Amino acid sequence: MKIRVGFGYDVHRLVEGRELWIGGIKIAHSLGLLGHSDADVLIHAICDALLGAANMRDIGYHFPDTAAETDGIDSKVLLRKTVELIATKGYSVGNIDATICAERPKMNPHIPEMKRCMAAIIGIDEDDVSIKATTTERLGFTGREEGISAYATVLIEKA
Ligand SMILES: Nc1ccn([C@@H]2O[C@H](COP(=O)(O)O)[C@@H](O)[C@H]2O)c(=O)n1
Ligand SMILES: C[C@@]1(CO)OP(=O)(O)OP(=O)(O)OC[C@H]1O
Repeated sequence: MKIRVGFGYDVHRLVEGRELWIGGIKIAHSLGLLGHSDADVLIHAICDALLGAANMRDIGYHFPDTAAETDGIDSKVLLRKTVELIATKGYSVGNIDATICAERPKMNPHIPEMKRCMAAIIGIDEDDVSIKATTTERLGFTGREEGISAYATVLIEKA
């Protein structure tokens, strides 16, 4: 069995007039994340971690933010395609551990649904998807609620 680790990081700006999508689910909030896609910052960090683990560049390389096909795209589609991409090199996902950095809103009530959603798309057990959240104690751009960031680490494996 060959195993590899990967790390991903993403940031999106918080603005008025956009929906807030994180971990594949829509969260009620006064602000939403700005992006070419639905700007699901957690999914983007997970995609980058998966691609990094397989040494297959990054999300923007495969899904450019200039492409008409990805304009407004549901990031769950990008995650599914990313899992297919790493499968072309024989890899499947072992486990994921991720952290969302957001001053508001509270992520904890939504984490069980995010975990279900991520596990279903990737095709792994919910127990193999860990999602956590932290504020940055009002410090920095996340603390000022200018944006939300996410970090993800993954393990991928092949026989
Ligand atoms: N957007 C967030 C941020 C944090 N949480 C939860 O609150 C706990 C305390 O946060 P601190 O930043 O003060 O450490 C944190 O451990 C999370 O459980 C959250 O749900 N949503
Ligand atoms: C997801 C993509 C593609 O729609 O666009 P964004 O939603 O802007 O996200 P980002 O994390 O900046 O980069 C990856 C992209 O190319």
